[in-house]
Amino acid sequence: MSTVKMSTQHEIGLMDSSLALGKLEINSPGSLDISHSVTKKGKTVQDGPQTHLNGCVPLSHQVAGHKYGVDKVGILQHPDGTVLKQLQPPPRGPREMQFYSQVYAEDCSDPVLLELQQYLPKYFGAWSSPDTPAELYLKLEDVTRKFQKPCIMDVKIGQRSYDPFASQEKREQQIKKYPLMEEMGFLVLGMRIYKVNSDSYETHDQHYGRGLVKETIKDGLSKFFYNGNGLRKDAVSGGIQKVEKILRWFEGQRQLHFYASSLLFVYEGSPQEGGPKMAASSPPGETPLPKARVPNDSVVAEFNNNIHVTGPGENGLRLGPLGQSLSGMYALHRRGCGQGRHGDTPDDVRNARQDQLWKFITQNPLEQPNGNAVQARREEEDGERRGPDLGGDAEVRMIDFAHVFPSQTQDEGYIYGLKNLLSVLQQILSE
Ligand SMILES: Nc1ncnc2c1ncn2[C@@H]1O[C@H](COP(=O)(O)OP(=O)(O)OP(=O)(O)O)[C@@H](O)[C@H]1O
Ligand SMILES: O=P(O)(O)O[C@@H]1[C@H](O)[C@H](O)[C@@H](OP(=O)(O)O)[C@H](OP(=O)(O)O)[C@H]1O
Repeated sequence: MSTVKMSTQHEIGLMDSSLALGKLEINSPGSLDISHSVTKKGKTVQDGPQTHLNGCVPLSHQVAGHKYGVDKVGILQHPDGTVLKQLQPPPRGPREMQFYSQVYAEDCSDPVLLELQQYLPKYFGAWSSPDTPAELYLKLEDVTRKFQKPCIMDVKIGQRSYDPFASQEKREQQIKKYPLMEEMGFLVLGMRIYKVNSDSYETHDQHYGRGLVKETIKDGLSKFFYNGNGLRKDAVSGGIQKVEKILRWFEGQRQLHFYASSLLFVYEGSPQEGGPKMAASSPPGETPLPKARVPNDSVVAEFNNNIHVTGPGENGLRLGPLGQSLSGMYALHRRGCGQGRHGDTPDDVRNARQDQLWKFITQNPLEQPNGNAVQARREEEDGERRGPDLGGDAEVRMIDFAHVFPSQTQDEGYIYGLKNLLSVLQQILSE
C-alpha cells in the first residue's frame, strides 16, 4: 500500500506560475529511493524500498539508454510531464547541456540552429532538485506526450558510435557491440510497440537490434510498425517524411558532427481516433493533465502509463540556458577531456581537467532563472516554424547529444546512416 507524504519545498528562482507542485515523498514497496541508492561496480543498487524523487519517477516508457535503478544516471519524468535527463559525468553531460543551451539560446540567430530546434525535443533549461542541487538534469519535452498509446523506437545513427576523441578502448568497445555500424549506418537500440489485439506493449532491447544484419534488417525494423493486426503504413510513411526533413537539414549544414546520437520514432498505437490527446507542444505546466482526485487530496495525473502524484509548491530548481558558446566548451574539452572516460591521460590530470570543465558549466551565471516566458513565446513561434505537419501523427526527433562536435564539413557518417535508414523504410512501405 502506498503512502504519500507532503513536505514544504524550498524554491529558488521564479516559480512555474501555472504549476503549483510540491515535494512529495512517495513510500511504496519496490519503488526507488535515489538518495539512498548506492553504487556497486558502476551500477546503482537500491538499498531499501524508500522513494524520494520529489514527485519525479523513472521514465516508464524509456526504450534505451542509461536507466534509473540500473545505471548511475538515468531519465526521469517530472510531474509536469517533461522528461528530466540527468547529466552524465563530464565531459558528456556538460557537453550535451551546452549543445541544448546553444541551440535554444535566447539570442540565437543562426538559421541552421534555429531550424534544428524543430527536430529536437524542446529544451526548458537545466533543472535540479533542492535536495540534491548539485545533481543537474536537462528538462526536455517528452516527445511521446501527445500520444495515448505511444509506440517508440530509438535508432542510433551514424557510421561510428564513438567520437574522434575516443580512446582505443572505447572504440573497440563500441565496434564490438555492433561491428556492422559502419556498413549499416544505424542501429536499433530499443523499441516498444502497442499491440491492439492484446492491449499490451511488446518491447525489444538493444540486443534485438544488434542481432540485425543486412539480410534481416528490413523485417527487423518493420516489427516496429506491426500492431498485431497489420502493418501501419501510415506510420512508416509519416516517419519517412520526418527523416527526409532531417536529412535535408544535414545536407545543408557544415558546422556540427553528431556521434552516438539517436532518432526517436513515435507513432500513435491507439486504434481509437479522436480520443482525448494532450497538446504536443504545450509548455510544462500550461496544459492541464487529465486529473483524478485521490483520497489524500493530491492529484494523480496519468499519461503514457506513468502515474504522477503532485501537490502544492514547485518541486525543483529550474536553471536557464547558459549563454556560453560551444567553442569555449570545446576548447576546454580539447584541453581537458579529450580522452573521455577510457582515455590514457593519467587519472589525476584528467580528473583535474574535468573538474575545470565542470566548474565552467556549473559556475557560469544563470541568465534566465526561469525560461517560462521565453518558452511560451517559443511555443507560439514553433507552430509557425514547423510549418504544415506532413508526417501525420508520426514523430521523429533527434536525441542524445553527448558527442556533438563543431566541424567544417558535412556529417557524412550521419548522412550515410539516414539514407540507408530511409532506403529500408521505403522497402517496408513498398511491401
Ligand atoms: N525527450 C524525450 N522524450 C521522450 N523520451 C525520451 C526523451 N529523451 C530520451 N527519451 C527516452 O530515453 C531513452 C534514452 O535517451 P538518451 O539516448 O538521451 O539517453 P542516454 O542515457 O544518453 O543513452 P545512451 O546510453 O545510449 O547514451 C530514449 O531511448 C527514450 O526512450
Ligand atoms: O548500449 P550499452 O551496451 O549500454 O552501451 C552503451 C551505449 O553504447 C552508449 O551509447 C554509450 O555511451 P556513449 O554513447 O555516451 O559513449 C555507453 O558508454 P559508457 O559505457 O562509456 O557509458 C555504452 O555503455
